[in-house]
Amino acid sequence: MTYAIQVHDLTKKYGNLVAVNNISFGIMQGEIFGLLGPNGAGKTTTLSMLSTMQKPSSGTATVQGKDVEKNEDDVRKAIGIVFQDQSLDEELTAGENMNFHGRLYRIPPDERDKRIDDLLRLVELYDRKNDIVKTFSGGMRRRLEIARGLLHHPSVLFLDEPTLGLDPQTRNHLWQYIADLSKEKHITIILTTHYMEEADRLCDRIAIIDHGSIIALDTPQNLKNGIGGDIITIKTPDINTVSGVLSEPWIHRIETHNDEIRIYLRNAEQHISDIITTLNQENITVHSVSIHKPTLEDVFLSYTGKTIREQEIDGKEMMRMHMRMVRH
Ligand SMILES: Nc1ncnc2c1ncn2[C@@H]1O[C@H](COP(=O)(O)OP(=O)(O)OP(=O)(O)O)[C@@H](O)[C@H]1O
Repeated sequence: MTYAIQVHDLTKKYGNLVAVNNISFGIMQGEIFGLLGPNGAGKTTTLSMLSTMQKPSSGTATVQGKDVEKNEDDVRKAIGIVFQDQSLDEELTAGENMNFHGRLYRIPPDERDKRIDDLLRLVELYDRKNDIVKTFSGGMRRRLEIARGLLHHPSVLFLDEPTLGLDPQTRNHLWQYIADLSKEKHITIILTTHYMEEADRLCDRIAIIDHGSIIALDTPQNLKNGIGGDIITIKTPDINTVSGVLSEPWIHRIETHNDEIRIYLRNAEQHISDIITTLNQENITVHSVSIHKPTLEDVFLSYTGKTIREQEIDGKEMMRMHMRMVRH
């Protein structure tokens, strides 16, 4: 297996703000690799450095063996980019948007026309080739951007929040395209997302990123296995007493989060009645109990003590405070 991307101690600072903090990882050829984290975690900044759009403050990165600072042109030829900001020309047709991009990359006209038709078929937009983009839905635009990003036959595709703002059905549809693409074209895909389900469904491996640092990196399954089994969540007013009375060896660990107790254990279904019995014997009031298999949200919570949503709200509050300080 060879690496498509290698990153060593990569850091990006904006003034005093460390947006990306000393991250290192490798992505294998053909992998779908996800950077998962809340808004403001540093995902877009990482992609921007890997795609040569921003210079790292320190550290190194290579794409297909080419250094992102020393061999910018080679890196740019090797990659396709679909970033968050929509960059299609609304007044042009789908075909014209593709054609314009093909000319930028100096793809000869015959070859260009063939590739455009093939890619529009791939993303099921061939019958809309001559329609102007203004008439397209959000999902169609995103598919067109992906097709355009593939026109110069990149070996690595960068997708920044590919399904942001799309409805769940369109999002699901797009996941299928991305998965098929990776299989059919054998390209390496690096995507950012803050949708847990997206990362789980699509990615071979995931780096969970928070406050600019990678806090966990593995396959979705290993990440979920690593947190200690199933999760029993109990709502109780006696939150501080519960961990003292539950000491059975099959309990992996107990955490509290907001007004809930979270018990991590294997085979939760077998043990839930024992737990309830113990709590009843100790006169602990139980308002509700639920069991679930671990998700990536649980992985994030277990590493950071917060859900992704809570982390985002905190980030926004910090930004508001920062703006207030700047204004005064
Ligand atoms: N050009 C810039 N100048 C100053 N600060 C920046 C700049 N770009 C990003 N940041 C800050 O760097 C941090 C990381 O931002 P980044 O956009 O990489 O996060 P993200 O995980 O991609 O989140 P989002 O999905 O919201 O873009 C944030 O605190 C952001 O405000």
